[in-house]
Amino acid sequence: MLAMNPAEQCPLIESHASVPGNIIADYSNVKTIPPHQPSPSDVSKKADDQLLLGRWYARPSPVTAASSESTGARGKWDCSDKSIKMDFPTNQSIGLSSDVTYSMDQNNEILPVDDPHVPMPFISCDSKEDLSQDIYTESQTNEMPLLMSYTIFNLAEVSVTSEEVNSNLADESGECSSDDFEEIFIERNQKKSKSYNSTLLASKRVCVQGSSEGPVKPRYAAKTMVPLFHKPAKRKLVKTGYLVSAKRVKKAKTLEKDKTEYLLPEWNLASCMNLEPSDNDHFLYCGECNKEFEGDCPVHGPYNFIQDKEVPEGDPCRADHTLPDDLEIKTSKLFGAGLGVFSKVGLESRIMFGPYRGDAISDNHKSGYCWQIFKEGKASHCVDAQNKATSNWMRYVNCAMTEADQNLVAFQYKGGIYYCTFKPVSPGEELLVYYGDEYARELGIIRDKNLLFRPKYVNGEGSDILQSVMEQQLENAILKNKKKIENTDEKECNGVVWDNTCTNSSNLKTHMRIHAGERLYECEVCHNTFNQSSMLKTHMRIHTKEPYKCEVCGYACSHSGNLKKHMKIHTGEKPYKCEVCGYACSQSSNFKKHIRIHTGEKPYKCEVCGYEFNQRSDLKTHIRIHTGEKPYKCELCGFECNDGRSLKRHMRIHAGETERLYKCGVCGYECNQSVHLKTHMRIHTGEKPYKCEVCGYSSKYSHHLKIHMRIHKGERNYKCEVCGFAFHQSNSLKKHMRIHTGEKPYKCEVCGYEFNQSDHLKKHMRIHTGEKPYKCEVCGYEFNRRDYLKRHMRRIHAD
Ligand SMILES: C[S@@+](CC[C@H](N)C(=O)[O-])C[C@H]1O[C@@H](n2cnc3c(N)ncnc32)[C@H](O)[C@@H]1O
Repeated sequence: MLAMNPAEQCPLIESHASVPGNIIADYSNVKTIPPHQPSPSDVSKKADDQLLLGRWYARPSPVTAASSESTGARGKWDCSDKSIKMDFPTNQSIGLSSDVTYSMDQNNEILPVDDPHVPMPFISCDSKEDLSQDIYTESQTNEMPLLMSYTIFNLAEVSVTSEEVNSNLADESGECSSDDFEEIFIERNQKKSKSYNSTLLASKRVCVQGSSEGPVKPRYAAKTMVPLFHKPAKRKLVKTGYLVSAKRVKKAKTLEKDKTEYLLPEWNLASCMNLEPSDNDHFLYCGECNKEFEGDCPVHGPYNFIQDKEVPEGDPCRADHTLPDDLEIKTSKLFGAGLGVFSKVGLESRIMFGPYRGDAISDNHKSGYCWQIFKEGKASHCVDAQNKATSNWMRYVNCAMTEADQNLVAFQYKGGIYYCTFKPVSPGEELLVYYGDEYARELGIIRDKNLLFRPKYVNGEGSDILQSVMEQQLENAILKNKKKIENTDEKECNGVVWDNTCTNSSNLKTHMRIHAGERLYECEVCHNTFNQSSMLKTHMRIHTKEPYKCEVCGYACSHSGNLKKHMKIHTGEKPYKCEVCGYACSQSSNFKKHIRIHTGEKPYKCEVCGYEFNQRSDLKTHIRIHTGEKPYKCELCGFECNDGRSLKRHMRIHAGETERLYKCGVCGYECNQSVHLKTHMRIHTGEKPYKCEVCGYSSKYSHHLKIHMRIHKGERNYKCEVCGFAFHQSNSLKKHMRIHTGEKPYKCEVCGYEFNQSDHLKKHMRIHTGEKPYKCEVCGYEFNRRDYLKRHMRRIHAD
């Protein structure tokens, strides 16, 4: 699966071949992972490691190779009917004699592997057929704009890119309708092709609309006690004690040459990552409350959504290149897990990533990268991120050893899988999500009694460490066998793997349970088992939900870090200070958002009209302009709007005149917000603070300038479906449509003349009022229309 087939290699990699294998190279802000090009000794070491892995961690689980490459990845196996043997010495780097191998029986006893009476775990080398033919690739994944509705479902044609979190997002209208736009409106046909872009894209989108109703169950990974994908095969117990499948031998041989960037163990080919099926995934799951909400969590507020990096279409290394800046992909700390994702910086709780991208497939092909998607409580399809060209960086996130160890919680939202931090993540920490019991069992994380133990972490990547890890485990296991742990006064277990120093025999006893794979502490709620009571205790927080309570206001949460953060509200502590404007706040996430005001950074872009925002919530509200969604309704007068703030402001109207606190001293205009009065005053002062640096156009309003800038960018995202004419703004399109519909809603009350635009009526009224606001500064002649003045200037005064 992770074999690096030359065709798949990223072009960037070759030009930076000097960058060492696993190190993230910075290619102008794009993190990429150069291919691992193992040296012969490297390969040998890895193979040695792999052999040991096979010996000590192979499990009686359905181990099938995902693809021929993957078999090749482990490709130094020479499987034969007689034995599994390596192409290179196994005893050099590892320090174990290759002919003295050990296994553990179901009671964790160490016995020589070649003892025919020992029930051995097996390594199956069976290659699955070419998976790629089963996988339906949607090449447009990257193009798919937001707001897609999954209608569907010919799974074969659907790429799961439901960015519906985004698409349900929120604000800032960017609309205007003033005279300022006369000129804008006139401009046409320029860069027309560009302006059609988004429209064309939109029509290409696959609609994936979640439509189910009702709350969903908590999104913990599902507990399935029985591995579903055990695949019995014709197996033989070979000389060394391994069970192998004869029919795999051929494929393994043919693929020997394939190089792989990482040697993932055979358990790579596991079940789907699997959540608790949900009836309705329109609710947003809050990992801190362990509850779901329609919209943002009322206690913890919105998620901080980190978008994938944009990647040009057709990038074969799309998955790597979508990695956000603060994360990196490198060798996992988890034993044998290959690559993983690490945070370079401290991450707060409530950071949301997603959706998990990949190809929609109708069935789990056991690629090791599949998430099961549910629809109305039933398994619907899988998102398979095996293909790096169609997936995103989330494919690299490994499985936490226990549910309690995860720092990301996975949940399904509107047809997509999202990962969210639900507790702070330290710089350098690996991001881990729990894949579900079924998968965890296949990975050997949840151990059945007859499985061998496996270490939790390896403090490094080299095989030297691996060697000592292995030796250490071997020693420990022998120790367990030979000595009675109750009586032992052994104090230390080297710490390479377990980092555990035992100071008394009871600690050692507890510690030894880890090696023995005993999991004595069972959670009564979810039946997850742990080998230490402290781990169970930590785990229980997931179920007890909110053990940390604020004594001042009663706020409760499940992580001490969040309570600490919360307490700053009461203490007034605002450690984050902006050096530019003096703004101070108590949370770094808010500070980060604030700083964007000064840096001009606008990471949230509307894929429909290109409008950019510095806050996710603003994009969320904005998107509703395109969808027409107005979820906020005034119960008194029926007024509807697309964001909560507007409704709140609107409600002040009903609260009575007293609410209209701000009054214009010039014209008596009243409003309920000082900022509106300030803006209004520009009508009287003529102040136009927003200036276009390209053409000098200036405006009283910032959003007018924003819309104006579309002229320079050539953005005409609003297209008339009747005549193809495209506009910079939706209002212009709305007005234009009246040409086709014949609608003329503006009527002159003096002469009955009707107009399709209010501006036209306004101009017309000057005929009746005699108003002539446009005066020639040369001869004093007055006009009731600006274009008449312009014409006059051209004809009479032009020199
Ligand atoms: C979604 S991929 C994760 C990325 C993968 N590590 C890689 O290098 O591409 C899932 C695969 O990673 C490996 N993996 C993930 N979590 C693991 C763990 N806790 N222990 C061992 N292997 C793990 C398994 O091979 C699994 O099939």
